[in-house]
Amino acid sequence: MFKVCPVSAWFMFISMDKGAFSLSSGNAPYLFYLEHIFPNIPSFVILKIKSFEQIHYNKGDLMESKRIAGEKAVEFVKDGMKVGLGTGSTAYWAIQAIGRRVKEEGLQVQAVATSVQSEELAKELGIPMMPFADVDMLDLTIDGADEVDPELHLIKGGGGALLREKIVAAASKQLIIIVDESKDVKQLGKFPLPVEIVPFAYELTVKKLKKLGCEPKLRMNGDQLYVTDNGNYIADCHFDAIANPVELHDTLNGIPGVVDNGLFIHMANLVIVGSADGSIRSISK
Ligand SMILES: O=C[C@H](O)[C@H](O)[C@H](O)COP(=O)(O)O
Repeated sequence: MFKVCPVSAWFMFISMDKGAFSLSSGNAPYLFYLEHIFPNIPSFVILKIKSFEQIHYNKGDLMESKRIAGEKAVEFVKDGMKVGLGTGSTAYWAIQAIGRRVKEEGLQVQAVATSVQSEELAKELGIPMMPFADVDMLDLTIDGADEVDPELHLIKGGGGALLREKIVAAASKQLIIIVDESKDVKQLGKFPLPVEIVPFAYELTVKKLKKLGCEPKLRMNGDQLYVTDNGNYIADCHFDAIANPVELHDTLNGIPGVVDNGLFIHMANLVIVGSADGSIRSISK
């Protein structure tokens, strides 16, 4: 269906059925992934392409929307805070902005990260990191999402980090979600719901997922199964429309073999939506 053809480390074209999508030096978050999780590029890029296909946005506008949302959220970070760092191309901008404030303003924070990639980025930027053993409660976590509904329920896990993200979000007094406007939806489910499953008897677990009325697809990394930072697999479950996210969340987590799923229910306190025209909208409950 598509081919990934790296032309150089700084320039890349992906040919697809519906045309071409380019990754260039203007797309710093994607380059971050290129450099840091090279073996995982195909599955990550596939999900990104799907989201671009869904919404037909200009990629430059989309990246700008992510940047302004990420930078706005960082205004909530204050001296002395313990901060959770999210994962993905939107969280990238928030981490960059925190790093800048640490360097330029001497902002005093201690951070934990929701993925190996985000931790590496934070360390590169000089953000002080703390061990999880020292965490009781974080003041604030800033993270992206794949979909946000009017109740502020979320789908997360497009980048494979849903389990660590949920653990960190659940240990945070405040969860700020940063998205571009394409993620703001009336109903969850167009984005395939990522479900993290243990490798043992995964075929059986996938059959049980299918019985819930979805089309589960095991996430791939090239010709290998994609493996999360926690050593598990991900089944991307195509529901198309999720009528009752609260019930589905509990049903999924009741299946033996399911570690957790990408539905974040009643977790987000504030959603910051960046738009291509440069405007920012905040939604809170
Ligand atoms: O596992 C990844 C996370 O849940 C991301 O926060 C989510 O996929 C959104 O990613 P992005 O900001 O790159 O669209």
